[in-house]
Amino acid sequence: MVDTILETEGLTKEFRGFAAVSDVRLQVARGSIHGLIGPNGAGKTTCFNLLTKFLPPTRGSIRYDGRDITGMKPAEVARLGLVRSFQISAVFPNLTVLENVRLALQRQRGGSFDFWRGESLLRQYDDRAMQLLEDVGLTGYARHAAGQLPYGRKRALEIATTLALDPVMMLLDEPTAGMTHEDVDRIVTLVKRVAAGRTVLLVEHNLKVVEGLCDTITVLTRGRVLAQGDYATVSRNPEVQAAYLGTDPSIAGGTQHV
Ligand SMILES: Nc1ncnc2c1ncn2[C@@H]1O[C@H](COP(=O)(O)OP(=O)(O)OP(=O)(O)O)[C@@H](O)[C@H]1O
Repeated sequence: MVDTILETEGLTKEFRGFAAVSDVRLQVARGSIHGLIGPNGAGKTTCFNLLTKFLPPTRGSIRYDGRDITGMKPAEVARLGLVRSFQISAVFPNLTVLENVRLALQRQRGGSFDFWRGESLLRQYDDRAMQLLEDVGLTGYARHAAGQLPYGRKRALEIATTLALDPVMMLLDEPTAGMTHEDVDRIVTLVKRVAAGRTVLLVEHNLKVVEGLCDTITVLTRGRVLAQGDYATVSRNPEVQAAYLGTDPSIAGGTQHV
């Protein structure tokens, strides 16, 4: 039997009567990498914001690890281990890469800016922060100002600050958006690595990215679930092909083959 860590029932979000997400039933297996994909305007971001509690649903429920979290606040679900990736805007550009991760670790322990804390405690944070930087391949950038990092490396830093919160389940919003091919490959490898022992749900626009990464893919179009399954199953589905090819002619040209 599949061990489901996150499950939604009838999840719906309406904006002035327009259903951006409609009656979505999502089941994410513990320990899996699950992709939520779909063409522009499919409802991916809205769904992501519902799952991370940044938006209240109009209807439906969300269960995480056996609890109904529908009415909970983002900080409450984060404490339960369901953590969304911080966007680059949450990175402090003038602090070093190491200081950014250390700050995330300090916050995780409940202290805000514990500058008055002992040296040894700070060193403890540094050791853990360096470990996290190694995990995301940023060791060589530890002393660089975060604002100076190339875009792809900033996304890796974003993942490091998310890992600092010790997530049981990570929610990543388009981790490869706007990246060069090289960066995309690096982030795909990184997500695979940090997914060990965790569950990951990621929103992604590009089917190619989820091909090698996701165990299960849910395809949304117009707010509804169109198909679900592994890449081979989903990519053969004629409705999925039509949805992708139908919305954006440029996709047929090459970058996002089904
Ligand atoms: N706050 C809002 N108010 C009104 N309509 C909204 C709001 N947020 C999203 N929508 C609408 O809901 C639909 C789904 O949007 P959403 O951003 O969730 O799609 P998406 O799949 O993430 O798209 P993209 O790949 O382009 O980011 C769109 O038609 C969008 O215009």
